[in-house]
Amino acid sequence: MHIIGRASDEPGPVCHLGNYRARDGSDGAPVSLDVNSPHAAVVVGKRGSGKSHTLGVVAEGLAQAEGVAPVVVDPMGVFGGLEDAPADGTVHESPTVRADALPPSAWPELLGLDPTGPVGSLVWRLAADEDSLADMLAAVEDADAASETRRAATNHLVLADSWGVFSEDGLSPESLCGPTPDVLDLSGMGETPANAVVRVVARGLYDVRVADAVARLPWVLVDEAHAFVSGGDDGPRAAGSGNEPAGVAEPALRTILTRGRAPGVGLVLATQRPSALPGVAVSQADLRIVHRLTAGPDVSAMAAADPTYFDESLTARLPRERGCALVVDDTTESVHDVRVRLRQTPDRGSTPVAVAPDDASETME
Ligand SMILES: Nc1ncnc2c1ncn2[C@@H]1O[C@H](COP(=O)(O)OP(=O)(O)OP(=O)(O)O)[C@@H](O)[C@H]1O
Repeated sequence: MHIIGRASDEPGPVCHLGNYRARDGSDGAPVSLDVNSPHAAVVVGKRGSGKSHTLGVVAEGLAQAEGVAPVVVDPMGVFGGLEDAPADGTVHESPTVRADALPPSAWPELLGLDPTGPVGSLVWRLAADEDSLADMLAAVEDADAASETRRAATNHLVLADSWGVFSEDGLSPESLCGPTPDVLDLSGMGETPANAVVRVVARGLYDVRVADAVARLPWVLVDEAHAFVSGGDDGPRAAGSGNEPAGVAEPALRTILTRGRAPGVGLVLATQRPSALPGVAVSQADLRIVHRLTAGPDVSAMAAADPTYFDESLTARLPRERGCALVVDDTTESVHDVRVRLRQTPDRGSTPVAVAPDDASETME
């Protein structure tokens, strides 16, 4: 079996991805992804092209691989099927995190406050001094600030409290480093609190590996990644790309993307809008799994990272069928046409249809 992402015949765990796809559309030899080393991967494609399915396949593969700890960020609540065998995962519905695990500097941004303004700097100071949101709220009263500033800070902290994501017994990174997938179901919360959870979890997993506190290599799989890592001013981006403000989660995901390899943290970002990701996300990814793409800026965002070993253009090789992908692998400097395998666990994100098609991988337009 060919292993994408692995330089030689090294042993080690793999994730069965699917089969090679011949030019005539027939299936070829089985193909897997290396999960022995941490990788940074992006999975992109237009709506309904199979990104979430592929993320689920990777999560199942990681669940069955030795020495890794998969954590799935699930903003749409579609990965609940990973609780079933053989993945045997755990779904955390509306997970919580500790308020003091979010860096004080992130609090003003989380609450939409100017960190240099009076309210933003008061919130920053409270976050630095206190251990919990309840303590921050209690401490506002005695803070050395004008009463309007204290009142505004209280209102913002009450808003944060209403999200219900901060709790003293929030998820610990160590508890997410077991062998089976942990699915963070964020579908019940807004984008801002979801970003807070992802920031804390992603940074926590990175930090426990840097501190050598866990043996397994965590892999963070993020669906709808443009909600968490977007914008950013890191050089030229594809023409027409949006310049969305980055989410609060962005610095933690960027840290894993650019520095996760050394401590051993893998990252898979799935999005239908690669042009909304910062350029660094595509350029730093050593694996790019490209499903059907049609929008000009999204194709350009991927083509901008076309490696020199790719002697055709990405645009010419883009797959047209659902569930098929072009996999660009920087480790072995190779490009592969793959049909992603069927899921082993229930796919709760599958598109409802009135009449089931005979062949799931029909051509998409
Ligand atoms: N490799 C595959 N084999 C069989 N069915 C697949 C495959 N990939 C995707 N599908 C099916 O195609 C449909 C769309 O897939 P999926 O939800 O993964 O797309 P998506 O790109 O994530 O869409 P969205 O952007 O809307 O989230 C689902 O019903 C899924 O089960």
